Amino acid sequence: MELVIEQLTKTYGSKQALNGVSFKVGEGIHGLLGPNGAGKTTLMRLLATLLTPTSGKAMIGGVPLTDKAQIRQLVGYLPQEFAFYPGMSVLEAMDYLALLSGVKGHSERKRRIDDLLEQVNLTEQRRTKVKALSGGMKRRLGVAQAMVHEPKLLIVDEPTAGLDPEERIRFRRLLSRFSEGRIVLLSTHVVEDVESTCEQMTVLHKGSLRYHGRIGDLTGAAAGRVWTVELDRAEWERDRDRFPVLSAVPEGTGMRIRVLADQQPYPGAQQAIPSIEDAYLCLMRKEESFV
Ligand SMILES: Nc1ncnc2c1ncn2[C@@H]1O[C@H](COP(=O)(O)OP(=O)(O)OP(=O)(O)O)[C@@H](O)[C@H]1O
Repeated sequence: MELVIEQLTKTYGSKQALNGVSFKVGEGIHGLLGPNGAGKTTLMRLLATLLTPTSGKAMIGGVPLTDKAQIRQLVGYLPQEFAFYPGMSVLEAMDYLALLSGVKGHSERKRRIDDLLEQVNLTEQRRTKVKALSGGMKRRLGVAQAMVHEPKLLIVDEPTAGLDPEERIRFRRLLSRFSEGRIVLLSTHVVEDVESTCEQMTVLHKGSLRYHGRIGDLTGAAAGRVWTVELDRAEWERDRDRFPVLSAVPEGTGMRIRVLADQQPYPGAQQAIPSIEDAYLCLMRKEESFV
């Protein structure tokens, strides 16, 4: 199972939202990151056949995007804002959505829905009306509906938004289990989601591909550029804009800061092991390709 994207481009009028993006993804969970307006939603909507590319192509398991009927069987999509049928119960909504996704046979639908509701921890709420669910429960129902036709490519947009920490962990486990033999494309602003579930990631910036590869290679490329140092408050106030600041935490009477710099920025500053977040910020500051 492979997702192959070749020179995919999408323009809205004169706005180029995606600009000749090419990459390949194999089975497993793959992170999709990028600042606001990077083109992530456009890419996901293209793959879900909700938009048509201006040029370029993509294939999912060898099936081209132009074969919409077959692609819809292969793809499950959880958009950021998902409008359910508020007056239906959880069971009714799932059954209806499973039917729309082409899951035939009442007993087969029942088996899959019971299993999924158990996995997303909504069995107790199966008779609850969708409008009475909490935000986190709606997200969980959203992912259950995206999985119900057992898609080969599952696209999830900010799936952990609004989930509490325990739900987040549960959710990541669910995605990991589901990704066996499939591709999960996980778009998120939560770097921790990527860190704990993905081996590889793609970063978009202003419609172009900024990074595609292993997370370890990205953090490796930031090695030697992340420094920590303790400054007193006056120094910190004076120097705030001197180096790109990754974090600043009050410590005693001073500030412990983490900055990006090619050379030691202050006497006594120590090199730190870059986190994904550091590496991502480092990448965003580079104008050209990073690694
Ligand atoms: N229907 C549209 N018409 C015109 N411009 C659009 C349309 N949809 C998106 N855009 C523009 O295309 C660019 C990419 O938008 P997109 O929603 O794909 O980004 P994103 O990475 O998903 O951002 P976010 O993280 O904020 O959701 C942005 O500049 C956006 O303003």
